[in-house]
Amino acid sequence: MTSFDQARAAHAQGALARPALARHALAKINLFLHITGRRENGYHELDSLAIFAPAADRLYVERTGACGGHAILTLKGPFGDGLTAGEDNLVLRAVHALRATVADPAALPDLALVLDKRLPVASGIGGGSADAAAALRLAAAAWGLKKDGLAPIAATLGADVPVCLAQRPARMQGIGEILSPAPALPPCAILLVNPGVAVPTPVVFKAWKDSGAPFRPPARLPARWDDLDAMAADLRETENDLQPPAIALFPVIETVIEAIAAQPGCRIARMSGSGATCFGLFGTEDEAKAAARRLAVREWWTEAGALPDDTAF
Ligand SMILES: C[C@](O)(CO)[C@H](O)COP(=O)(O)OP(=O)(O)OC[C@H]1O[C@@H](n2ccc(N)nc2=O)[C@H](O)[C@@H]1O
Ligand SMILES: Nc1ncnc2c1ncn2[C@@H]1O[C@H](COP(=O)(O)OP(=O)(O)OP(=O)(O)O)[C@@H](O)[C@H]1O
Repeated sequence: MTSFDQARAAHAQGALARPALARHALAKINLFLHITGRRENGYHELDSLAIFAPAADRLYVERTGACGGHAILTLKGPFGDGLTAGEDNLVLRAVHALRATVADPAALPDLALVLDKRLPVASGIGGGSADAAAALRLAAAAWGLKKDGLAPIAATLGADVPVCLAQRPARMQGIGEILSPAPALPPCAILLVNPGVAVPTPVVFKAWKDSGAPFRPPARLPARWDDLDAMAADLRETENDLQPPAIALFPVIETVIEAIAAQPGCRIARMSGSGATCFGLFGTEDEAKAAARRLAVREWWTEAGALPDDTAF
């Protein structure tokens, strides 16, 4: 038997995954984040505009195996060392949560998954949440399950997982689970910079609470922005409420924001989520990429590119 025949036989037995069994987990960026209230369970109510940047982890099925509906995970990529591939990894938690909704899980094929971890961990761009959402989409495809059952599972995995499941620009409210369409975005490019400090989300929310800052009203947004200057002007009327407490804990974040803001063509620079990743918005991909090259010399993690337009989702 030739190796081609062996591969074909293995495919026929389901022992090799089709190459299409892969999903991208895009970085989530909070263009603003207002804390509007607090629930009895300690979670904060938010008003935020989330978009997805052209930087992503990649999750794929390396092979399928005997039936049982179990999954194993292997990590690779520049940030794979910062995580463990055990049961606490959000990828496996998501697959288990999906399996638990299936009437006959023993009939599902086992999945050997690989996570190519390219987004920094605990960095305010929802990498773990995006991985969990990608795992739900990927396992549903591998197991032939409908996608419409995934949203309720996503909400049990973390506040950012619902928006990452949709993976398109969205207004986030409630604790993150109430999603509505974002204003239509103008063509523009984004630069992401992370100075290499891991920032735990609960610590920043707690620091915000301890600071005694008041709740803020929701933002007023138009239905669309025709150009980046209009969008940047409106965003300047908003804040990331988690930015001051994050800077108080990790002053390097302010240095990053100042460095991004000083780049030619930058219209607005701000922190995303609970930090430490900061973003800058630019008119062109060339400007954003030139800024990324200049800032990478500090050994900061940088990514830049055009924002995916609506047709990309
Ligand atoms: C800061 C954001 O990234 C903005 O998109 C999210 O609100 C955080 O999303 P996430 O990391 O998926 O959050 P979770 O894993 O659900 O929660 C982590 C911790 O953050 C705090 N948390 C999170 C979300 C929220 N609306 N209020 C909170 O107070 C809680 O202390 C919680 O224990
Ligand atoms: N696949 C995963 N990728 C990243 N983090 C994971 C993963 N699985 C579990 N975690 C844990 O989740 C925590 C949050 O990591 P993540 O990278 O999602 O943070 P974040 O970017 O700050 O998220 P957010 O913006 O949603 O607050 C970390 O403590 C990490 O150990």
